[in-house]
Amino acid sequence: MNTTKTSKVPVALTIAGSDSGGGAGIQADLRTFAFHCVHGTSAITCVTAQNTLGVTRVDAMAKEAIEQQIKAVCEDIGVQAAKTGMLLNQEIITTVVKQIDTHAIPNLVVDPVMVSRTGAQLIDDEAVKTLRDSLIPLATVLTPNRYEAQILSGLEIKSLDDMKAAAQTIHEKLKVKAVLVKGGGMQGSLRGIDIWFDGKNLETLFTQLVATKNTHGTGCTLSAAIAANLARGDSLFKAARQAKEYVSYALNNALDIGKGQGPVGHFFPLLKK
Ligand SMILES: Nc1ncnc2c1ncn2[C@@H]1O[C@H](COP(=O)(O)OP(=O)(O)OP(=O)(O)O)[C@@H](O)[C@H]1O
Ligand SMILES: Cc1ncc(COP(=O)(O)O)c(N)n1
Repeated sequence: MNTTKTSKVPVALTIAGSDSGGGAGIQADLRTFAFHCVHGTSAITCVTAQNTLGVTRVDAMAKEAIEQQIKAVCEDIGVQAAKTGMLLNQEIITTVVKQIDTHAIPNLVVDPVMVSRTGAQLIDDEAVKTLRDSLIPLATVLTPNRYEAQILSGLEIKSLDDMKAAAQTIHEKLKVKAVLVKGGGMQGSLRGIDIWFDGKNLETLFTQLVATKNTHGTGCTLSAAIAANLARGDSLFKAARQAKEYVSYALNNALDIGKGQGPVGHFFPLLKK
């Protein structure tokens, strides 16, 4: 019998929503995994009708469907890292927490999709509480944007020092291993700066500000890249630092499609202009 030897490729799982426009959600996550040579698997939590102008409809998946997707991947394939994205409500969050625990999913990156970069709350207060109290404590790395960091820390964030204080407060209060407070929602040049804290190292991750309107999927891409790097065996800070560089390249190669905010460009290494 001709048995071809399968390569031991790292595997990552995204537990997130589907973005019909392809710019964010599992679509962005799976592309990001692929360009990190990580086999991507997915558990869809909700389906959004979405494009570069916004979201026109969201349908939550049944909790049994989410459970079975995660079970199917973990029982047969196994994963070395995972990320969570849009978890619409308390029932979905509770379901995901149970599955993460049941399957002892390692290297969990939680992208708390609670508030958009412009400050619009995306999930209800009950879901925010469940996310904070049940899911976030399981995170290896938490990647809140400015507004999410304000809610989770209870601090106002206007400056770099505020970002540092919020990162340390979140780490202390929510017991996550590491937190990366993202600066995309800040003003001016702060938009390209993120603050990392892991209980020991307080680091400023800086990349040049990219002058583009096409930033859809930036947060998803960052958290997916961190998960991919962790699946490949990188240390926590190295995984975050490299993911930041990847997002910066992706922003510099963003796609000018649609009438609104286009997606970041994941495939730049292969397509020469
Ligand atoms: N114009 C920009 N130039 C450089 N880096 C940017 C820019 N905008 C965002 N970033 C970076 O992209 C990452 C995502 O940050 P952001 O605060 O936008 O998260 P988010 O709100 O979750 O994402 P999204 O904006 O996709 O909803 C961070 O590393 C941030 O520093
Ligand atoms: C299905 C889905 N998940 C997540 C986001 C947030 O995307 P971003 O990376 O732009 O914060 C989105 N717009 N749609």
